[in-house]
Formats: sequence, C-alpha cells, structure tokens
Amino acid sequence: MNISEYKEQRESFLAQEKIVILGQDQVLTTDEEAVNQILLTAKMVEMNNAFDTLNFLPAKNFLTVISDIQASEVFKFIQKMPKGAALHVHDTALTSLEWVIQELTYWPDLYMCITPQDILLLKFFDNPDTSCTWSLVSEVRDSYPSTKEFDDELYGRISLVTATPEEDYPDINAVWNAFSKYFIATTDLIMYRPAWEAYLYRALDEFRTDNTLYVEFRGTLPMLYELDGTQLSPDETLTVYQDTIQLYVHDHPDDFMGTRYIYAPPRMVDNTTLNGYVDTMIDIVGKFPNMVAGFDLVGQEDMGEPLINLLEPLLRLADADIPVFYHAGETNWMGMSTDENLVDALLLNATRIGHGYALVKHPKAKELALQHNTPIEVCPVSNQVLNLVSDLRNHPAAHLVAEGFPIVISSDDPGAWGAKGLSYDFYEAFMALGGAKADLRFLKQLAINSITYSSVDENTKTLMMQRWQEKWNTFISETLNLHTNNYISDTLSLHTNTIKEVGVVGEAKGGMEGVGMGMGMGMGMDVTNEEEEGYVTTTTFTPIPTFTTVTAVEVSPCGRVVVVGGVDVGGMGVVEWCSWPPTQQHTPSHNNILTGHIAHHMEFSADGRVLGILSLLQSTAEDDDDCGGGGGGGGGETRNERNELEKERIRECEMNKRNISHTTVASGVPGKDNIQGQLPERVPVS
Ligand SMILES: O=c1[nH]cnc2c1ncn2[C@@H]1O[C@H](CO)[C@@H](O)[C@H]1O
Repeated sequence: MNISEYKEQRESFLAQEKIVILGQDQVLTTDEEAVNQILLTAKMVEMNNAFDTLNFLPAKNFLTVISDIQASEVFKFIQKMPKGAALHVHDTALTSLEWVIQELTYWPDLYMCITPQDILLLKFFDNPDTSCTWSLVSEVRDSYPSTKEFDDELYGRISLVTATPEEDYPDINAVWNAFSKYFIATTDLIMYRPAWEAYLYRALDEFRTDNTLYVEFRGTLPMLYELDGTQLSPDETLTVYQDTIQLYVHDHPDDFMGTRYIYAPPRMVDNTTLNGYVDTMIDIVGKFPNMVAGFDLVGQEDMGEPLINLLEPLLRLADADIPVFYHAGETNWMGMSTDENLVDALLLNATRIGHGYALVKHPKAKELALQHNTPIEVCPVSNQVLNLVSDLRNHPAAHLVAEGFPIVISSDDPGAWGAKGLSYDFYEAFMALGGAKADLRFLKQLAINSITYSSVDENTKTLMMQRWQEKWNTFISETLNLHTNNYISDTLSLHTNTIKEVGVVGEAKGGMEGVGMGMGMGMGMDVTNEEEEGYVTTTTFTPIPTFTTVTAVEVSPCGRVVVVGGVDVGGMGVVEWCSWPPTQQHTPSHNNILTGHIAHHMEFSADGRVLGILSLLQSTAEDDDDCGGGGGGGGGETRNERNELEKERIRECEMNKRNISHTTVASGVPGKDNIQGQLPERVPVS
C-alpha cells in the first residue's frame, strides 16, 4: 500500500466515524455554516491554547473557573444561542444565589439562626418560634462593618462555591454534606409563599434571558407557608406554582413557553413512605395534568434505597401510567446495588433518565435505552462539582456523544454552584463532551433534543420547535451581523495600532502599473521611499481613518474572514480573509492577513455581499506565495541585512506575479480628496 492509498483509507475511516457523532447529520444552511466557522474559530483559539498550556477549563473544577468561563468567547456565543429547554433542574437551586441574597434576604421579617451543628437556617416569621435562637437578618446585617461583608459571608455559607474544592470536598459525601446545608438554608427561605412567587418568577426569567424557552423542574413539593406560619396544602402550593408560571408566560409570550413540574421526593425512604408519595403523585397529576409531568426520586443515590427495593409502590405508578423520570446511575459504583438503578429505571419505562452517568458500563441497558428512545439527562457541571468526575473530558457522556446517543444537557442545581441557566453546562458539553470537532451541529442537535424529549404534548412540541427555529434563525443572522460589526471595529483598532505605513506602488518595471498597500502588521515589512530596478515604492504614512468609505462588510465563505469593503485612498479595500476563492481546506484557526498586497477592487453582489476581489495580488502569511513579508525569523543576519533580504524576497515575489494585471488608481498624497485616476471597472465574478 502506498502513502496515498493509506491516506485514502484513513480518510474514509475517519469520515465514517465522524458521521455518527451527535448532531453530525444536521445539515447547515450557508449562514449557519458561516456562523459555524465563527464559532469554531473561537473554539479552536481556546482549544489550541489549552493544548499548549494545559489550562483547559472543563478539566478544572467548575467552582474555580466560573469567571474564566464567563470570559470565554465560546461561552458568550452559547449564552446567546437559543438552547431549547432545560429538562433537569431542581426547585431549590433554580435561581442564582446572588439574586436570592440580594433580593430575598433584604425582605423584612426574615430571621436567621445558626444551629449548634453550625447549620444556617433562614425563615420568615411574624413572630419567630422557639425552635432556634432567631435573629432578624436586617439587624445582623446592620451589625456588620458593611452590607457587602455580611452578604459575602452569607453567600459563602450557603453556596458550594469555593476556591479550594479538593480540600473542602475531598469525597462525594463531603460535597453532598455541604449540598444538604445549601438545601436546608434555602428551602425555608424560598418556601415563604411570596418569596417563592418572586423566586420562581425570577428563575424563569434567568432561564429565558439565558435563551431557554421552556423548563421542566423537579421538586420534593415542600409546602409553602405564610408569615404567620400557616402551611399551604399541596394543592394550594401547586396552584401558586401554576399561577406564577402562567403569569410569567403571560408577561413574556414571545420568549417563554412554559414550565412543567416533576414531583421528585427523596429516595431515602421505605415502601410505606413511598406509597404515600405515590398517592400524592396520582392525586396531583389528576388535578394539575397540564403542569405535573411525572415522578422521580432524588437525593444522593448511593445513600438512597435502590429502586429494586421499592418495587411495589413503583409498579403502582407504572400501572397508573404515570410518566417517570428517574434519577438513575448517578454513581461511580459499578456493580453495586445503586448502579443497577439504571436497569430498573429502564425496565420501569422511564421517559428520560436523570444523569444516567453509569450508562456506558451497561451495554444492554444502553441498547434498551436506544430501542425505547430514552434519552439521558446529562448535567456536566453537577457531575463534576458533586465529585463523580474531575476532568469533564473523561465524562462518560463523551462516549455517548461520539456514537450519537440521545442526550439532553441540563444544569441540575445552577444556583448552588454559582451558575445560571443552561449555558455553563452547554459550554462544558461543547468543549469537553464533544471534543475539538463538535461544532454548531452538535449544539443545534442538543437544542433540538431538548424539545424533542420534553414532556409536552405533540402539538405543543411542534409549536415549541417552530418558536425555537425562529429564534435560532434570528440568532444566526444576528451573529453574522454582529460578528461583522465587531470585526470592523476590531480590525480598525488593530490596524490603527499596527499599521505603520501604507505604501503606494507606482510605476513598475516593464510598464506594469499597480497600487499596493504595505501594512506593517508586525510582519517585518518596512517599506520606505526607494527606487530599485524600476520598482518604485512610494511610502506614505496613512492612518486607517483615511480609508474613506466602508461600503460593504462580509464574512467570507470560510466564515473566518471579514472583508471591509469599499475604497481607501488608493482605491483599495482593507482585506482580511482566509482565502477567496477558497482554494484549500482552511482550518478555523487559519488566520491569514493579507498585507502589502494589491487589492484593486472588490466585487459586490446586488444585495451587498462581497463576491470576490478583482485584480488581487494574493499572498498570505502562510502561503508559499506570500510576498507580504515573512515575519521575523532568520539566522545570524543583522536587522538591516534581514530587511534587505526581506525586501529582495518581496520584490522578487511581486515581480513573479506581474502576470496579474494592475491599474494605477491613485498616487500621491493619500487622502480622500486626493484620489487620482479612475477606479477600475467592475468585472462581474461568475
Ligand atoms: O444531582 C442530584 N441528584 C439527586 N438529587 C438531587 C440532585 N440535585 C438536587 N437533588 C435533590 O433535589 C432536591 C431538591 O429538589 C434536594 O433535596 C436534592 O437532594
């Protein structure tokens, strides 16, 4: 076998592998392709940098890299992207803790107490009871040197966020212990009926503003209470849920489509208690059929009762045809009792599986899940924070992604760990579970999956998909526009900072004429006034603002490239691109900047798109053809010698390309009013 045969075989092998990756069968429109390139460019900058430095955010505990993720361009992209639905989140950690502290803990009548076991309690009372030594939060806050100090301490006590997770949470029990304290502190605080209304409204707002259309949240159904301590019944509690959701949808009819509730009491129970939960379930699904989606069991799985021990009540649910969404396989204990929850969840006909972290260790269960089209709800940040996996590249869902298994991505308990909405989990999934090659198709598929696997009826699903698609289309076109606009300003400032000179090439030997532009761009080109062998270069310093008109801006087909069209003083455009026409496969990181080249004219379509560039002396930083200065490099020459060599090289290169026809369009002092000569005629580009 020769090398090319081998390579052919390899290509076809890799192609086969690629087509099964989650989302690869999505067909992208031209605009989506362009956006994909923008996305991949940002992604590859991040990936390549991490590949060199080993500073890869998904490999680090989320609690320590939240602000780094916020600074990521990929994350910002994902935040704006319509993500569909959040299908796996828990009631008491839906909303950012920052809001809870800044808003709810400033409400009057809120008391706090720290128990002898050092557990923080927060509760609203008109008259505090005697179960603890309560103090008014407002008074305690006032006793601090500053409100910020108090609020920070409160945040530190409640949230799981820490700079030293490995020390603070050495194992899964330690982190779940801290997690339980979070639930204890927040539950009484937010179950005060007016506080819950504000909290749930805010939760939906955080998801909507994170570009999520719909939410399914799980809850243990803790009873709401009034200030005088009166507890609401389950029906009254659920009515408050329903009213708040309806109010939210009413207030945001175009951007939010609703919320359903999965009743999910604790799994650390016996059959009698669970039978009580099942009764409640059957009752509430009858009374709130639109809102209540089904049943689940929650809590630290390894500590809970395995599903197999709870069969009698669970089969009652199956008999009553109640959809179930069991948390199952949220464990690293392969072969132990809780690990088999996965099998039971599937045999009990789960609609979706919560986490399903252990699924890859159960090939038969995986097969069954595929047969039943049962997705798993992957919550990457949760799995990392709760100590199942430290480096998210090693998350088992990476295997599932590689073979296109149906997953949805969700955020579990964003409020508990300084996250918000869905974007952080999408980011981790995109960077770590999908690997370097996951692109817009992957993200699009995740969004589509979230709607496909939601529990809404088919009609609503169709409407939701349509709404999502509209938002998606808007996102795509806005991203293209925004990218282009940003690119102009970036480009302008880049050029303003780095352009040293603009050279106007006058008469060339042999009567060839041309206009050239020499920009420093840190590429070692340093053209000065000179005359050599008929190759005349006139150099004038021209700051970028003298580029007079920007008539069109476009992302090139390779996406990366933006052309700032229009006319500069020499009748040229400022050009940055990968390649036009695309002559080679460009990796997204390919960032050729054309400098010192002759671009006479750009050709635009009737709708203003840049079709191509005419009379272009093409040369790029990475082409063999490059005439634009090869950058530093070089061996022992002095700077002057290097400059001379460089000039010689450029000149030769330029001369070799004289078969491209050029027209002098300007000479003399740059400046809009000093353009001399005619702009070249437009030649249609086929
Ligand atoms: O990742 C998880 N696995 C299992 N249970 C969870 C997880 N996150 C939160 N809860 C449980 O949900 C309840 C609030 O609705 C909490 O009691 C918590 O234990």
